[in-house]
Amino acid sequence: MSQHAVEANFDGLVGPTHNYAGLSWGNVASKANVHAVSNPREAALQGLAKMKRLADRGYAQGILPPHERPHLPTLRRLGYAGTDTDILAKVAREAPALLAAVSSASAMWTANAATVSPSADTSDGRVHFTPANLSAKFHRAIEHEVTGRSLRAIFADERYFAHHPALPSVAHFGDEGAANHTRLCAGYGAPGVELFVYGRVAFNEDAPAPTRFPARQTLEASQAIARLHGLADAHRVFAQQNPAAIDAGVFHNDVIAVGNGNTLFYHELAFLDEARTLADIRARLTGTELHAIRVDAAEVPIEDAVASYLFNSQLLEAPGGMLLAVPGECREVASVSRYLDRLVASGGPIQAVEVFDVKQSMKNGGGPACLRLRVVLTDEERQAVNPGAWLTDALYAKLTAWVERHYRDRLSQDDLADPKLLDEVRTALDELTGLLGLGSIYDFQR
Ligand SMILES: NCCC[C@H](NC(=O)CCC(=O)O)C(=O)O
Repeated sequence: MSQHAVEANFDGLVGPTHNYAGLSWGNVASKANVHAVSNPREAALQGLAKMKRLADRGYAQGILPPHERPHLPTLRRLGYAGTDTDILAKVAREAPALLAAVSSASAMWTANAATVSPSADTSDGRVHFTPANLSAKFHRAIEHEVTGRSLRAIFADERYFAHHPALPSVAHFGDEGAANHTRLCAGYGAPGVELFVYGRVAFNEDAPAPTRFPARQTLEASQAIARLHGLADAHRVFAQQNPAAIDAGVFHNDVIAVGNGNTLFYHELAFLDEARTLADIRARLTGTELHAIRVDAAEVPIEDAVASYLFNSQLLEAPGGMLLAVPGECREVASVSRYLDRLVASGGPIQAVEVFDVKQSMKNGGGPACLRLRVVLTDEERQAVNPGAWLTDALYAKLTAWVERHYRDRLSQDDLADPKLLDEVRTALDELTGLLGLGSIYDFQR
């Protein structure tokens, strides 16, 4: 028996400290734009415009809030003491890299917020959430606690929603959430196959692994999530990401593959064992046939896939076929632009391509797909979601005005030490939790 369900997208609202600090070794864009001056206001408005366009098309669109940054509680835990102003001045002087890390607006990339398993797949029939520990990068490893609070505030009803704490925050259980997790199914309410893609095997030093850049996700982490979420073998597949792709800058699987419904769109270098990955999915997928759309390196070289973020698109179910929501950069890379024209003309499941401008986020290595967390919800579960988190026309208007009121239009690394910035952030976020009906989720509110 399958119930009617939809795929909702919960986008991260870009925070007021969005900046380019070059924090992510292995993420080409983050390193390329180190110390560029950012525009947090534009970043947030670009994100909101994407959400609005999709909401207007009838997609269920939700919001996850930004985090409090700079995060003074982390600095205090690391031994800095005194007033907030004293601490900011001292860290800026002694350890500017640490100040940048605790100031990142990286919680905006909600594909890394958590792994979510829909109720049709789990043993207890509830939707399961596990915030990602993001242990590979210090600036991201401090996200999961507040992410967990936000998720609990939005998906509060325990009859429908189950929340787990993040996995142990060590390299062995490095977990990057939904960016390495794809669900394939005949229909959203039907049982699906959850594809977990990992970069290395922590407890086997002989297993293949990248040599240049870090593999952020381990097999052991993916297996733990599948256990916690109560996914039987029929609902899960584990596949290793091609180490060569990671070494080419593909730090998450969602930089080289995207799937939805019965369609998997991926680059030939995505998986270490492509044939086995597809066979494992096909053996479990029921009620439909898998459409595997493979992009060859001869058509789109992996460097072009990374530069354009072709695969970091949102693949969305649309009337009469699927829609690929791509970042603007896809039209700036010739091989990719030509490929997209051929794709739409091919008569396959992807019928339309639409361009979204998320350049501020792209310069840190986050495309349309990074900016959203997918949550499949039955009609009943959807009713149980905290209504404040849905992007309505009224909320869109309030949030754009809120951004325009509180956000700066330029932020350099030096600005991060400005005590006024911290005040601005807290004032804005305090107002935001009211707008979204979230209660007190931030440390400064507790
Ligand atoms: N899913 C997209 C994540 C992008 C993110 N970038 C960053 O954190 C860069 C931040 C900076 O360099 O300022 C990351 O690499 O995890």
